Amino acid sequence: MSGLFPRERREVAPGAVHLPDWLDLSEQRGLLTACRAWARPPAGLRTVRTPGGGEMTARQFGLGWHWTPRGYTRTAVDGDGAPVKPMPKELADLGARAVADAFGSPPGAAYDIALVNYYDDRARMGMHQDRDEQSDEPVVSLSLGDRCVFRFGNPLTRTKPYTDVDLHSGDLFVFGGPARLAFHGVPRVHPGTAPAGLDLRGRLNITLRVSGL
Ligand SMILES: O=C(O)CCC(=O)C(=O)O
Ligand SMILES: [Fe+2]
Repeated sequence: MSGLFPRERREVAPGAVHLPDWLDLSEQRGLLTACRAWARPPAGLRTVRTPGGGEMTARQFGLGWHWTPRGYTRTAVDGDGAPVKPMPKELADLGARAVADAFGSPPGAAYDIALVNYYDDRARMGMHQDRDEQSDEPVVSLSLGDRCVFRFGNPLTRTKPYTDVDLHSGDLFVFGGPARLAFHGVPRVHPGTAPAGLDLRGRLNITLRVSGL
């Protein structure tokens, strides 16, 4: 599983930092168990329909706020209509700790959104910007389970230049400052590559954000 060399912290673009193995296995297991509970109804994991009539292949749920392609709401307007579950304090704290570790100083506001994406073997996420928040605090991204290719681009176009980063279970990726509105996506998940000690088929991604709402 481990390569010959440790994977090292890397600034992928100004304001975008990859911190490999940020969560140890027991933290990953704790988060996975919590995600399984949060993903249950009401306002649980659902398939997101896009305005063009398609469906996103990664399935999703929110905590704190519910996201749809039309913006944030407090209820699962495109799901069962139930109120979204509150933002757990442990995730708000994790967001603040991630920013402090990535940039050396804590964020200026509290993390109040968690969007959790579940990718099966065929799921992908196209290049997009995270721009429905009214705050420029960094986006914090945590990965659990299967490895993936995370494509991190630039704020101007959804095409090159971009950098493909291998995200493993436990990795942290934070993007803020000049990278806050960079296009990014997940072109590929590598099935069956989750750590043996984590009981997960597929990949979970947790992004923590400040709504400014
Ligand atoms: O799954 C990922 O690593 C990225 C998720 C993402 O970009 C998003 O939820 O906006
Ligand atoms: Fe995103």
